[in-house]
Amino acid sequence: MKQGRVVRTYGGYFFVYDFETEEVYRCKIRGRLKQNDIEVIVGDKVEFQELDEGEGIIEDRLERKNRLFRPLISNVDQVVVTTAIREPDLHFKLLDKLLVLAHAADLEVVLCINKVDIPGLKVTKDEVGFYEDIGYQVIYTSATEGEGITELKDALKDKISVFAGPSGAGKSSLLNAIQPDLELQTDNVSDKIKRGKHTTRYVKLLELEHGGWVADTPGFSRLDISFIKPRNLQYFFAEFKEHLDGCKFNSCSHSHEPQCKVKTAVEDGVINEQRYQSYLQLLEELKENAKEDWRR
Ligand SMILES: Nc1nc2c(ncn2[C@@H]2O[C@H](COP(=O)(O)OP(=O)(O)OP(=O)(O)O)[C@@H](O)[C@H]2O)c(=O)[nH]1
Ligand SMILES: [Zn+2]
Repeated sequence: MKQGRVVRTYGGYFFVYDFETEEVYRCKIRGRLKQNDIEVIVGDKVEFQELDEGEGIIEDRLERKNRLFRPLISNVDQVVVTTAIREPDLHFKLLDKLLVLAHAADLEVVLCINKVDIPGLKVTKDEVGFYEDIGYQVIYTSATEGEGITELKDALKDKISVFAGPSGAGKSSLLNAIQPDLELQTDNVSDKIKRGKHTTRYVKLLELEHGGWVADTPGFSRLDISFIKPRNLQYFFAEFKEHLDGCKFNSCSHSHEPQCKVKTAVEDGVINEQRYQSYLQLLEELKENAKEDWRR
């Protein structure tokens, strides 16, 4: 039996990339899978049989590592959280929220700070350097000037990546800088015509010529964190981890409680004040949500 990965779905067909031959087969799916509620989506590894030339049938879905909802895709390795340093101005609260979403989905993160070329503006890497101190890989890029593109390519190599970040940050431009024919490779004309008629747009995995795949649809577009329990938020701020044990109260939320190790670390400058403020703000947001749920 052949093994491959679903790279796009269209009109009831699953397009499966054969790991061995590196060819894409247009596949149907066994009714048995549907009957057993075994969902097959883009990103899934599957077992399939070749029928005719270029056609096949999916017999089984292999084990999944994870599943995102927006876009609907599985087995994603990492999120490239992309934000411009200027135009639009770097919005730290939004950035921290994206990082929380990435961690909640158990994904690795690459932080891409784009538009470092913008003239007349002092680009201070110091402004964002503390993310490197936390342990994030930070790549400084200019999609227009080509800066950092090799480093970004290396970070994408042999992985399945999703880009995420505010509108206008340069996600499409970066993909274009990495590989100019990326969209064209898999877009075909009939797709485009159909797309005009239907509003739903399905995610596709685009193949990188140096190895790896990237989703053509950005992740976390809704920025909805309401599914996170307030008490779990602390675990999605990576640099808090080593300070979570010693608080006076076991249930410490690291906001108003006395003798809190997280707050001490902030006072000592070990945890960045701005990151801590992001935490407090997101915590409030989650608590408000919880209250509203209660009232409903
Ligand atoms: N100066 C400069 N401009 C850039 C750079 N990258 C992108 N831009 C410009 O920023 C604008 C937005 O870029 P896009 O690539 O469309 O941004 P996006 O993140 O895909 O935006 P959405 O599709 O709305 O999510 C475009 O006018 C780009 O030409 C860069 O590195 N430097
Ligand atoms: Zn505490």
